[in-house]
Amino acid sequence: MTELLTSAQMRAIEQAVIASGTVTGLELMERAGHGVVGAVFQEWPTLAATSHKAVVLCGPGNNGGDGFVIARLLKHQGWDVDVFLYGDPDKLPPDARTNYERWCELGKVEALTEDVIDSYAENNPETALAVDAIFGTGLTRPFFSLARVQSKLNSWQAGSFHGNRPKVVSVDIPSGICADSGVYLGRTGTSLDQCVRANLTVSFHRMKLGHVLAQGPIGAQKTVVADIGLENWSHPHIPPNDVVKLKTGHHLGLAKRADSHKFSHGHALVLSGPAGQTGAARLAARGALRIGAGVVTVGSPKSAMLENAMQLTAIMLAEVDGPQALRRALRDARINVLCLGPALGLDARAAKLVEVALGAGRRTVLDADALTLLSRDAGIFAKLHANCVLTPHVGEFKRLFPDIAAKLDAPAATGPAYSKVDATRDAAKRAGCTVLFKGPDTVIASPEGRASINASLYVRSAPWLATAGAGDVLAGFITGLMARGFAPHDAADTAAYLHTECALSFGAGLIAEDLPDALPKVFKTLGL
Ligand SMILES: NC(=O)C1=CN([C@@H]2O[C@H](COP(=O)(O)OP(=O)(O)OC[C@H]3O[C@@H](n4cnc5c(N)ncnc54)[C@H](O)[C@@H]3O)[C@@H](O)[C@H]2O)[C@@H](O)CC1
Ligand SMILES: Nc1ncnc2c1ncn2[C@@H]1O[C@H](COP(=O)(O)OP(=O)(O)O)[C@@H](O)[C@H]1O
Ligand SMILES: [K+]
Repeated sequence: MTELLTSAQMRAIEQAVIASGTVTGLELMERAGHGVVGAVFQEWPTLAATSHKAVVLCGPGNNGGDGFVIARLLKHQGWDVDVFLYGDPDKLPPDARTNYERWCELGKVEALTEDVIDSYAENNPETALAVDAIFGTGLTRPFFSLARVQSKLNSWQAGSFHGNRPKVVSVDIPSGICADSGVYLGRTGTSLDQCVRANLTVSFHRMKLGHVLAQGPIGAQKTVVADIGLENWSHPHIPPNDVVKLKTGHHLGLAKRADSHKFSHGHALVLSGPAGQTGAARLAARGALRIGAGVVTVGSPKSAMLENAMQLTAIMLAEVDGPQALRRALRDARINVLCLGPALGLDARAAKLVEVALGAGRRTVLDADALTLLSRDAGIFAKLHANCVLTPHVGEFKRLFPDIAAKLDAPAATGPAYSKVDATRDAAKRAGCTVLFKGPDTVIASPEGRASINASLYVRSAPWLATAGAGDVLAGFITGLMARGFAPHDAADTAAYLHTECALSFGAGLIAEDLPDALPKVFKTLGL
């Protein structure tokens, strides 16, 4: 796990460290500038080998201040550097102003206006590096006056000016992206093309939420984090649940004890749909078994018993034709987890099964059709309890929480914009259980506010997961981990992490059936 910070949290940490007298704001800015230059040279060693030409675009706050440091450091290395500033130098905050003045001893500063890039790109085809230091974590509203600068910078990078393609590095976050939500703060109806699209983004101390949510990763392309010496920070003023965690492969707690037996790892019951709709439940069941549940049973309607029997071996099969049969099955106290939804159906029988399952109070994963049933019946929704996990994709989320989804979809006029983390937290609070909101930026939240993200982004980009049945397997992974004793939130975020790892391990050509069977290799790489 690593932390993802909001702008306010980052500011609070910075201010606490400055107030402690350990370091000054000016020193932090200097380290930030060094961090960016170091990251650029590491990314493009040819730029480190000899001096080149750079243009640095500075904004009116401390992000611009970082830009002046970068300009100075490059100049000291023999680079030819041009600097533009958006705004009035007299209004720069103190540290940025100091670095502006330091730069002024080395070179001039021109005004950054809408049309600068056109003429600059025409006249300076040898430019190797463009530094976007216009706005960072302080962006609070859409900026219209520079919209053309951003889109022109993107065209330049794409080779529209005589084929010259400077590398674009964004300082902290691409200008235009809200650091708390990843939402592009643009004019209503404007496209993401107008946010700066960097080749490399260099953030400081920790990634911000905006680097992994919404459009943030599209603008950032690749994000690295520069250490600016805040490592031993303490933040007693930030409640732990307020800090969003990014799931990583460390300490997943997946090892099994040598002295355990199959029932030490739980018994999961996955309910199947009727004949002709049974594959999804089997995918979930296989996921649950592979991830380590001791016993997995598919509960099948009478009509589908033969169909299921023909395709199940290690997974057991029991007839669960309706609510009465489910009540009977649940007399077996060893069944510690239920999974309902994958192709369950939307009829009265399915609705009754969901109701009975929730009434049992056991750990329960609700996916697919079960989510649609919950959205149709407030009475069933009210039966959700803290041992449940809901796993909606965006369409299911809209059906379940239409007002929250509308708030998330509304064009953002001010920052910090309402984020997918805010939306998932609100949904979890309303449902009274853990919610896993799917996507490349999968957010997991629980009613008390705890939130984590599994990012299938950057080097973990896994677009082959967008395949039918992948969600059923994820539901099975969560089910299996809960059978093993993982608490709902831990099961959901660990499952989401492993789901992406399986997709990455298998690679292109992935279909849902491949996901459970990729687990052994993933476990091996995790040292199990
Ligand atoms: N917090 C930290 O620990 C550190 C921050 N540093 C840098 O400081 C940055 C944050 O600095 P600031 O808080 O000054 O914020 P920014 O530099 O991101 O921008 C804030 C300025 O832009 C103005 N502004 C915001 N939206 C605007 C709009 N739509 N149109 C016109 N003006 C707009 C604000 O009024 C303010 O003057 C970080 O992104 C990072 O680059 C670094 O120097 C290192 C340490
Ligand atoms: N572009 C993408 N990159 C990474 N993961 C994705 C992408 N698209 C979908 N996924 C993941 O794939 C799974 C698809 O689930 P879902 O939409 O429920 O599919 P199904 O219902 O067909 O099983 C989810 O875990 C989701 O987060
Ligand atoms: K920036």
